[in-house]
Parts: sequence; structure tokens; C-alpha cells
Amino acid sequence: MAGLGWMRGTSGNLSVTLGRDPLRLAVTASGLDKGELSASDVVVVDEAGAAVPDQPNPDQRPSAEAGLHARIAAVAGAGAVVHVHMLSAVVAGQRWPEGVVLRDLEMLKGLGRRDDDVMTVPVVPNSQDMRVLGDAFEASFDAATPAVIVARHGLYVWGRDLVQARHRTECLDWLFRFTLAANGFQEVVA
Ligand SMILES: CSC[C@@H](O)[C@@H](O)C(=O)COP(=O)(O)O
Ligand SMILES: [Zn+2]
Repeated sequence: MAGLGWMRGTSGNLSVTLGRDPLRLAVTASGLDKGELSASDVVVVDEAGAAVPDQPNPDQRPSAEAGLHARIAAVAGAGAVVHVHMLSAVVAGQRWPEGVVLRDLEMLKGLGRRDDDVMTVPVVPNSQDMRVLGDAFEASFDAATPAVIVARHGLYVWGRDLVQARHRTECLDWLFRFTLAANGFQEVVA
């Protein structure tokens, strides 16, 4: 995903759900180049996204967005969450702030939909407060839509595991790019 330009600079973050009772996630450490992660660049967090005691690497801080990962894991039952700064998602969210409508495309099957379905990816306002962002996500949540766009920021996608979350992220990029191009925003897909 870094190689596709979706994690430029130190942007983006990833998590895997380790347990649900109590909720525990392995989340990427903050401020790192996500294209150069090693096995020690992971922090275990609780349901609020706070690091739990006795970390293997106590110098690492969890992702600034760990609280939203935990909220998505709790509400959506996600096994893994991917956050990327994907240009097509952010431009689509800017163009359609009420939600990005994806319809009648074979690639929708990559998100567990039928090719003739209509899927609206919600757009929520950006916030630096993960509780505010989490509340906005939860208000927009639809169990059949495993993604949310954070306006002028990026995209969150989830799945049963990281591979499914990545596949869904790849399909969404194609769907956003197609939808933008079909509506005259050719430059985004150039
Ligand atoms: C280019 S900085 C972007 C960050 O502010 C944030 O949005 C992000 O995606 C990465 O934060 P991180 O704390 O490294 O997980
Ligand atoms: Zn981000």
C-alpha cells in the first residue's frame, strides 16, 4: 500500500484485532514510515487506543489514530483495519460530502456486494479527537459498507484480516477513480 502511494511521508496506519474480551489491538507505532515497518514497530492498545502495560518496546507510541481503529474493531467487528491517505478517496469525499455513491460496477463484488448494487461510502468530518471521529464513524456505520472517508484526510477500510482489508482498499481505489473519471475528474486518475 505504501508502494501505491497511499502512505506518503509517515501517513497511514494499520491494526489487527488480537482479542475482544477485553478488546486488544496490535497497531502500528506513530510517526514511522509505513513502508519500512519491522516486527517491533507495533504497539498493543486497549478499547480507547491507549497502550497497555508491559509492551515489548515501551519507547514506541501507538498511532495517533489508534482510538478510531479500536472503535471500528468494536462496532464493525473488524479483524483488521487499514488507514490510507488515498488521493482518490479524499477527492471523492470533497466532491460528494454527503457520501460517495458507487453503483453498477463488477468491482463492487470485491467488497462483498453484487455488481448491480449501490454502495454509498460515508464521509465524516476530520477531527484530531478520536472520540469525536469515532462518534461520527459510528453514526455513519452500515454493516454492508466496510469503509469510511475522513474528509480532507484519508480512508479507513476494514475486514476479517489484513489481506481482506487490503483487497477491499485496492478495489475501493479502482471504484473511486472510475467514479471520478466518469464524472469529469480525469486528472485524479491520470
Ligand atoms: C503525514 S502525518 C499524518 C498523521 O497525522 C496521521 O493522519 C496518520 O495517518 C499517521 O499517523 P500515525 O500516528 O503515524 O499513525
Ligand atoms: Zn491519517
